[in-house]
Amino acid sequence: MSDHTIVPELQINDRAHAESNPETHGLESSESLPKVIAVEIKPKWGFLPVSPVINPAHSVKYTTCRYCMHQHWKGRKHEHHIQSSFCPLDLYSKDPQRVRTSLKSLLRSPQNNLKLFVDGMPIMLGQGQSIDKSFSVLESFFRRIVGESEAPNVAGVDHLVDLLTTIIVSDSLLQMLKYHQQNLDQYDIEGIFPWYDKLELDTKLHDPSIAEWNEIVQTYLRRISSPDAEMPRDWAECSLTEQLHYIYEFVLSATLKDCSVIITLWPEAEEDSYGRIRCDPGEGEGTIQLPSSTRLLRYKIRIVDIDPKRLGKIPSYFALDQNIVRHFRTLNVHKDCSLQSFTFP
Ligand SMILES: O=P(O)(O)O[C@@H]1[C@@H](OP(=O)(O)O)[C@H](OP(=O)(O)O)[C@H](O)[C@H](OP(=O)(O)O)[C@H]1OP(=O)(O)O
Ligand SMILES: Nc1ncnc2c1ncn2[C@@H]1O[C@H](COP(=O)(O)OP(=O)(O)OP(=O)(O)O)[C@@H](O)[C@H]1O
Repeated sequence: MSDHTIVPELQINDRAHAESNPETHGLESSESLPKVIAVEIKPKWGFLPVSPVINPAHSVKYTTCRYCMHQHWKGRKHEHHIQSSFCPLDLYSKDPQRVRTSLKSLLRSPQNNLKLFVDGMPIMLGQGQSIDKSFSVLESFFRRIVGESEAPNVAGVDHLVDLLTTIIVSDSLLQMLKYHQQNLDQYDIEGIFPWYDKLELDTKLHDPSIAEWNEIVQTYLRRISSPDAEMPRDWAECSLTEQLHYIYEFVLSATLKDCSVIITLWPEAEEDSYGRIRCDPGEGEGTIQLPSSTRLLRYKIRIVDIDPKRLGKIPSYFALDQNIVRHFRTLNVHKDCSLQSFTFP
């Protein structure tokens, strides 16, 4: 798999161009400024469950999302945990204001949900601090794009938030991720665990091969393309074969709830200097304009870390789920994640 935090063609072409134009693109000038910014986001669960199997005592799961409740459980487990105000439902909302709010929350408390790479190198981000307006590496990146004369009049971090918001709202990747996370998890762990618990030990211990996963995915795709796909089969009426299939679907959903998305940004090149990468954008790629500038950037958005989860994790998923929700109930906190989170100035 290629490294999505860099743009190999850009590195090669840019170097070749710099060497042939030392007076304007020499190592002492633009070559030293960052060329490629990549932001990796682990967006986690993008939906609220609708499963009727959920214990009525846990009905808070219908309004407060897993991530927001989990933050409180992490706070209880880890003394130094700094609670994040990031809500994945804002990120997945397609509403620019909510997406922007979620990105600012991520930048404030990146935890393991946001990583920044500059020319393929990870940048250390502080936790729980206000967004650093003089985030110099971002300033340098945007200076490279607009040049000194058109130096950005807002902080680099604001440019980044604006660009990421536009990309996330217009691209379908996060919507697809949320759609499949939710459709693969129709019954919630509260419905899946009792089925899993009754399986023969051999079945519990058997993790499907890639070919078997492929079959499971095909069955799932047939299911969601059928006319009655909207209505999940009544939990109590599922046959053993169906139960096993839904357990596998749940495990696939777990992978999608834990994967990451990398958004890579680099300057749109002049025809003569970067001709090789000046092609029609494919799916998950495009060109985007920097606000208040005529300069264009290229971007790509890719999914990473989609290795299958083990079936044997289901009991720990159930235990964690119960801990999270029980702890959250004791706090008497009310948060409706279908609504906009607190907005930062
Ligand atoms: O259960 P979660 O939501 O806490 O997710 C785990 C992640 O914790 P997070 O809450 O994102 O900090 C956890 O992330 P960290 O290792 O804590 O960075 C792992 O990604 C874990 O997957 P695996 O066991 O490495 O395959 C993840 O486990 P899975 O649930 O995806 O199996
Ligand atoms: N194609 C890629 N391009 C750039 N970085 C990547 C790519 N794939 C993975 N990474 C980086 O490696 C990290 C770990 O991804 P990987 O798929 O190796 O997960 P893993 O080995 O299961 O580790 P983890 O326990 O974090 O899930 C990602 O969070 C990302 O930072």
